Amino acid sequence: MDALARFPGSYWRDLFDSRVGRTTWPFGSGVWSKKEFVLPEIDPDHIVSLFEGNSNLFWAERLGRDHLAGMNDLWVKHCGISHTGSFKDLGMTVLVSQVNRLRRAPLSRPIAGVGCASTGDTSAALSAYCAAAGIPAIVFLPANRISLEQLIQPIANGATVLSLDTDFDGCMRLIREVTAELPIYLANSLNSLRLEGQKTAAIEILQQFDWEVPDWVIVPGGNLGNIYAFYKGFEMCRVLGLVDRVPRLVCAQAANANPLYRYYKSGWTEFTPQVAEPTFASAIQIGDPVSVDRAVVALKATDGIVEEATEEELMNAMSLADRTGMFACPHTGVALAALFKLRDQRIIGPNDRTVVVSTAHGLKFSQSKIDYHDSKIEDMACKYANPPVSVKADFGAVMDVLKKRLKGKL
Ligand SMILES: Cc1ncc(COP(=O)(O)O)c(C=O)c1O
Ligand SMILES: N[C@@H](CCOP(=O)(O)O)C(=O)O
Repeated sequence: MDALARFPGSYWRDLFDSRVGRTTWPFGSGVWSKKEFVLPEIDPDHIVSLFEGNSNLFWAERLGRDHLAGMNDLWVKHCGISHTGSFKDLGMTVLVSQVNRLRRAPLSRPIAGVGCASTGDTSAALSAYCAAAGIPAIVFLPANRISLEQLIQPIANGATVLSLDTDFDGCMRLIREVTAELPIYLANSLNSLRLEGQKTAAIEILQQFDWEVPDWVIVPGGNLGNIYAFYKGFEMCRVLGLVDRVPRLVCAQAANANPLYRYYKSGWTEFTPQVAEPTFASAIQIGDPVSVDRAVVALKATDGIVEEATEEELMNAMSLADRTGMFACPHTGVALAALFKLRDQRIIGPNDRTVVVSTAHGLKFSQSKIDYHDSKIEDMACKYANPPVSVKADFGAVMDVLKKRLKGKL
């Protein structure tokens, strides 16, 4: 930070702005365009990048105006529209680049491979970046708890995939034991290299707003590295003079996997790990998050809030967002449901500039949407279900359906 502070904030803003949209290696990546803030000393030849980052900041105009009592400054940061379909690419490019550097001459460290425990997205990102670099990847997955789309990603990328009869927290315990014994480098967000990459999403948001600071940023939380990464990105920009304040952060959890929410509600007096229950937001079914202490730092420093969402709330929020042109994942649904609650309580005002972080691509979680639109979910009204209509291939039958649907509009 001392070395970076030798230059004024305006220098960094201009430098980062000058790199947007370029293909000059490695600055075309949203992460490596901030190389000096991320991993300054790495040689560009050692970087393993798939030109991650630079994700769309989407003005959710209709969702805000029509469904959130006239909110006029609501944005969704689409971190899931990325190479492997989640924000994990942002951190994985940094971690795998550093491993690549360590394995190559002159350092030539005997790292046999890189391993992680995963609820599906970390494993997909790790496998893709390792495959691009020719480094073995080993992933520990909780059997039958991740989506098919997520499962096929490391399989296709040639990783060693262990499907374990336990939950994510069990996989996490095992990978920590294994990496303590074998020369396998741990790729979960315990490793701060991951967070260095993930924090660039926060810097990118500031940049996309021409270095104006939003009032609120809402992030779905599981293992809790990402909420801290956002704080770190914003805080670094404040300390180095790129901006003059940081936004208030909201961490949103599924009610079925809410250890941070409970901790927050206890006034930060008692943290109790839990056995997380199944949730449609399966990538955040985590009961013993490794970065809980970091999350508390982030939330306390930003006057932050923790909210939770039931299964019905998160699925309805996701489906309503889809009705306004998105194709959100259930984790984004958790963040959106938190926004609905904070807006109802008037904690977030109609003119507050608010960013909801969308963490994965909806196509990774299509089964949850199929179940919802089939109204197949027990104890859920699925109020925005929109099932296809089966019609005989006959002009009259088709006309009857359309007239009924468009009644009063024809
Ligand atoms: C899609 C998705 N959203 C949100 C999260 C939560 O991020 P974190 O574990 O950093 O809290 C994860 C992973 O846990 C994820 O895969
Ligand atoms: N959602 C994550 C859980 C592990 O989180 P990490 O950030 O610590 O790797 C996943 O996709 O595996």
